[in-house]
Amino acid sequence: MESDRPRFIKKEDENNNSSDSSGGGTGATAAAATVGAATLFSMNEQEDEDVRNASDKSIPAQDNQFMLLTKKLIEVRNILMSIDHNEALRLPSIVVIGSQSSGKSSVLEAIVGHEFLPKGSNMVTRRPIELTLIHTPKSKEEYGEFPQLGLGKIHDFSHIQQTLRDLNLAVSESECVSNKSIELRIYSPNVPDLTLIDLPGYIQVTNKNQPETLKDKIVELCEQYIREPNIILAVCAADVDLANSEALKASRKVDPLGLRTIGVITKMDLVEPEIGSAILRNTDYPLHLGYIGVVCKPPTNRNNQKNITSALMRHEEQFFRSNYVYSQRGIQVGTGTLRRKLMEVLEESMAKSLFSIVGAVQLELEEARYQFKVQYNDRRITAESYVAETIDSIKHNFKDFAHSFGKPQVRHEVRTMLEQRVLDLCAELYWTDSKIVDLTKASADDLYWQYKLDMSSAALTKSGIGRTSTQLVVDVLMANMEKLASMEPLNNHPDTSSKVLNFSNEILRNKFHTTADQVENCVKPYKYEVECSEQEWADGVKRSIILLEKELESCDKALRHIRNTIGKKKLRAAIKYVLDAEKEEAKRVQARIKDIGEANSEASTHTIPLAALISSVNDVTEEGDVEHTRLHFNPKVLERAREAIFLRDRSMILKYRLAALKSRQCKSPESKQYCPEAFLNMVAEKLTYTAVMFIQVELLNEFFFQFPREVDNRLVYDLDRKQILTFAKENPHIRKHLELQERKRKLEEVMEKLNYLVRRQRDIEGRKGPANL
Ligand SMILES: Nc1nc2c(ncn2[C@@H]2O[C@H](COP(=O)(O)OP(=O)(O)OP(=O)(O)O)[C@@H](O)[C@H]2O)c(=O)[nH]1
Repeated sequence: MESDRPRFIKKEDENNNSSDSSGGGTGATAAAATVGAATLFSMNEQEDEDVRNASDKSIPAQDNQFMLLTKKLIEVRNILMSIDHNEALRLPSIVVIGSQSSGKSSVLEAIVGHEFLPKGSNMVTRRPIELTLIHTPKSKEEYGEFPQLGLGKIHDFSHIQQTLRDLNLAVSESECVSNKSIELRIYSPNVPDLTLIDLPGYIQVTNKNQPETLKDKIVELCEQYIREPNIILAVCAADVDLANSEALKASRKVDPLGLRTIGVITKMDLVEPEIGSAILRNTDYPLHLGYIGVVCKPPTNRNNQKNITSALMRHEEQFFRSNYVYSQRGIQVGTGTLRRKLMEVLEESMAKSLFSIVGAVQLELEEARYQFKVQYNDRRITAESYVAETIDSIKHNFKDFAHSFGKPQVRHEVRTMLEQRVLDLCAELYWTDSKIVDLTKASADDLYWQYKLDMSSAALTKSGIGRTSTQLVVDVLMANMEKLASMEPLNNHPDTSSKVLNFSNEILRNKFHTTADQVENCVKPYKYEVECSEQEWADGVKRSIILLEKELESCDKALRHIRNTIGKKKLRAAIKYVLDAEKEEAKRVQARIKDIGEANSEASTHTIPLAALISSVNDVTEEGDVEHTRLHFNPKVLERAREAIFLRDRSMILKYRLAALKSRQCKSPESKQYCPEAFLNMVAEKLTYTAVMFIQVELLNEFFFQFPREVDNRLVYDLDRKQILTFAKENPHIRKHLELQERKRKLEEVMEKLNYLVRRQRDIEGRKGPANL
């Protein structure tokens, strides 16, 4: 194997060893990794596959020795990123900074082996991209994931590129940069475990569409990220004077000795070897971690789906091999060297951060445990159990309602509606009839009253009882469902609440027509004849007396209210005024009709149309009214006075009718035409009985049966885990509970991983100790 490796790689190994000593690398273990990693990056298409297979074995074998810390801490970092955390919980990342077009994207893509970053002149990197590379030695799959978006695995890197472009361009051109980062994870057997942050490139001048402040905004954003413990990857193009490098200027401010800055010189192919090698000698602007020269121009004849590393590295290798100066001691070149360097530096940095992160996580965990105890008494819940409880509670509330809304309640609703109809019919056909006082004295075969009774009975039976009574019950049911939907637990779930209302409505709508038709068919005989037993009649009389007494009571109450608001004296005067005005009015109308009649007969050739006649009469009336009103009373008082007159009259007639209903005349059904109120009441009772019977069977029972089944079918049946969680989190109390519980669980998981790493690190140091002695 050793002899098969190209000369260039051998030289790199040497270079690497030398840089290890100067850069403070991890010695023998780093050298072991160097062999694995360097081999990995020196390949043609066939070798690519071979080496990948080899790496499958070699990299896990190194896990116990090298890079395990980075790998495990990257896992920790990913968990911490998924919970709200403070600065103290930050683990080191490699932050890539550099001027626009310095070659940042090309370097990152060379490390990943795929083109996946958005390109273009239109400043396409507007948000930090937090890139986590996860080495997966046991798998051949290469894919990306955007954990914030939940899009799942994306195997097509051009799709990743497009998604990144869309996310970046979502930041408007006027805003230009945003500090809201995009998280991207790439899983591949060909990438090392690294965390990298790509930032917008520094700019020299803003164009006309960009805000004046853009330059400062980018500087500020980069400053946020290049703080400790992060490692700075300062990217500079070889063909631009280092003195002008914005990246080096920025890094020097926060890391003057270059202890955590790696200089990456791109585009080495664009400068003469002497110039290039001079930059890499690290003398003019020295960095403790030194400079690495790379050529990352992506090959033109690549296939998008294939890993570009091998082609890129072959090209790069040829270039550096062709110039002997790049083989000199102390000069670091090549993407492979860069990858190794990043792995080593990150591992070291992770090791340095380990103990501080343990302390920070411990504090955070203690706080989460304390809060969980205090707020929830350590009670654990799951989204699933919450959904189950909620559904039970909806069904339970519904059952309570179903128990409280049975036949008696439906009967009450329908009867109240029909009794109101009876009252309206009596008022319309009897109580406003001036002959009503003669009713008790009329002969039994008086056609006038017989006809009235038939008419009112027909009006009651033919008024679409099926539809109205069914609709009435549907309305009452829906009103109750709305109440149910607005109370606990549905008040926390607006979508589910409207779903419940929708399917309740749907069940009732589906049953509406059959119920209404059944009721209508069954009340049909009453449209022609209503038979009545002595008992039914007696009940009808009793109920009508109660009904009229209630009506009388509400009339008296309304009258009392008017009297109290206006004052007894004033009301009496206003009533007198209204009655006098009405009398006057009647007289004036009579006189005017007479005048017009006379004028009409005189001018027989000229006919006045009836409409004109009425309008001229009205004109007189209105003028007169207005005049009087203005003189004496406020129109509102007059209005109340008219109401009081109506109530007084109605009250009188009700008393009169009550006396009739209580008299001997109304004792038997034979004298029904003398007691229309009792007769209509008896008919209403028969209609109620029939309607309720069918409404209960066809509508109510069906609704009570179907509703709980629909709750299962429509609310729970095909909920996936994500929907269950979303549902549970709609309830703010449950969301808080679940979030704290999740936070505690994740911190415990992190703590467990960290404890293992601490033990391991102590072991390593313990083993090193005696040897060092
Ligand atoms: N010749 C040569 N060209 C390179 C090299 N690396 C990058 N380029 C080219 O330089 C240009 C800019 O490279 P990018 O990688 O997009 O630079 P960037 O810093 O990410 O640019 P912005 O995202 O716009 O800030 C592209 O046309 C690359 O093809 C290299 O090593 N040699």
